[in-house]
Amino acid sequence: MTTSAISTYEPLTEETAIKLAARLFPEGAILKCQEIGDGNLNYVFRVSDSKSDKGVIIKQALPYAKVVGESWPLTLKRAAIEAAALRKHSEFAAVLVPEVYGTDETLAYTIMEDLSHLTIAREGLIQGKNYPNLSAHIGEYLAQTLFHTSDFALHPFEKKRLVAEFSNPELCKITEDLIFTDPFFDHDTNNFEPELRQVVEAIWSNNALKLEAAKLKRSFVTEAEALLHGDLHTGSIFADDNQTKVIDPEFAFYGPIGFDVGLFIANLIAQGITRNGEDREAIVGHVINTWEVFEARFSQLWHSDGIEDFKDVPGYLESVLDKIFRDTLGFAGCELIRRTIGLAHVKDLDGIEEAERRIQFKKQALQLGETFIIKRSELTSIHDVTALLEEF
Ligand SMILES: Nc1ncnc2c1ncn2[C@@H]1O[C@H](COP(=O)(O)OP(=O)(O)O)[C@@H](O)[C@H]1O
Ligand SMILES: CSC[C@H]1O[C@H](OP(=O)(O)O)[C@H](O)[C@@H]1O
Repeated sequence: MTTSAISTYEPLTEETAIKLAARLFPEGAILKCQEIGDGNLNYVFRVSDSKSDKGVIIKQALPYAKVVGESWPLTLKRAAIEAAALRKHSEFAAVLVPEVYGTDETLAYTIMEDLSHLTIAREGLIQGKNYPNLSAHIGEYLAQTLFHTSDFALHPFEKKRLVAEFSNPELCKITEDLIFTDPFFDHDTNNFEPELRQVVEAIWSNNALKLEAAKLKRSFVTEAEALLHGDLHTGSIFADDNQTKVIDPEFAFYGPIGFDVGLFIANLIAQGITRNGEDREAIVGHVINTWEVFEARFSQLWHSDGIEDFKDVPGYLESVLDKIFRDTLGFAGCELIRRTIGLAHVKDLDGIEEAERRIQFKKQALQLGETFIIKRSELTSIHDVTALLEEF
């Protein structure tokens, strides 16, 4: 549903955001508004009733990337892609995504459920929270959204219609550059401490690693397997001990299934590296459980909802899962490397104040990333993967 009659784009202000949201509140409510966006790209306004504190969120795209400014123009179409992806994914995992109340393509905004009672998972994890249901919920989200939007579940006409609807070239180009290309070359978008220069230069001159990164980039660019979230890191997830909600699918497009799984696992690992003992075990458990829940639910959906003629051919499901597993490791490796030396870092590592520990953790992230990429065909189970983390 389009919610506004304004015919040209303009950035919202706290006042105009209140006007847009007013119809969602009881008449006479006294509304207040705050811009709360802390991401790299967009405005996020929270409009709330001063008395009850009940709110709604209005997320608006800017015609450029907020983190860089007007010198980096960026399509407004990403707002419509994000709203459409939230709606499509909610068909299969409604309790795991925010409800969308309205969108406007011209003003490039989405009005959605306010999740302020939850915490961004990355922030909570950094504070030491473990979110016991996080991996079960994300494993379920991954299996439901990825299976149901794939050729295994959709008529080929509908699948190809969705591939066209979710064509997202500008946002994909950001990923192609920032995850798959720039960190493997001496590119000016990279950003790392001088203490890492030696290991970074070793990455730039490691042709075996670069060959594998090139293959992974090619998979990302060419394999339209399912409708991905496209940027599933722990900063795109709200959680508490019981609930989990996935936000921010503006990078959604048809790509390889392992990309979403790999990004989530890499961001768990970036947190796990910073922990010891039982605290680390909680993260190791989440990595294992994410894969196991994903694999079990995907397999169950294959049998119950699959439409593929070859689905009962012995070994086919296993070969599909094996390919997703190897892709997951490769994409997780690229994400670990880019979150350490590329343009967009993670607070889990950057926030470590003691320089020596921070550099040590970053070296571990780079080492794990390289190993995941290079050894992705040798690692046979998710336990082999977490054993590498436990070696540190
Ligand atoms: N539905 C929501 N409810 C409450 N807060 C939200 C919601 N969506 C986004 N936010 C807040 O805005 C921040 C940025 O949102 P996000 O969608 O990640 O923006 P960006 O695309 O710019 O990264 C989140 O970290 C969160 O604090
Ligand atoms: C200049 S975009 C960098 C980076 O930002 C996006 O993340 P988010 O929107 O969650 O802040 C995405 O990961 C991009 O790679």
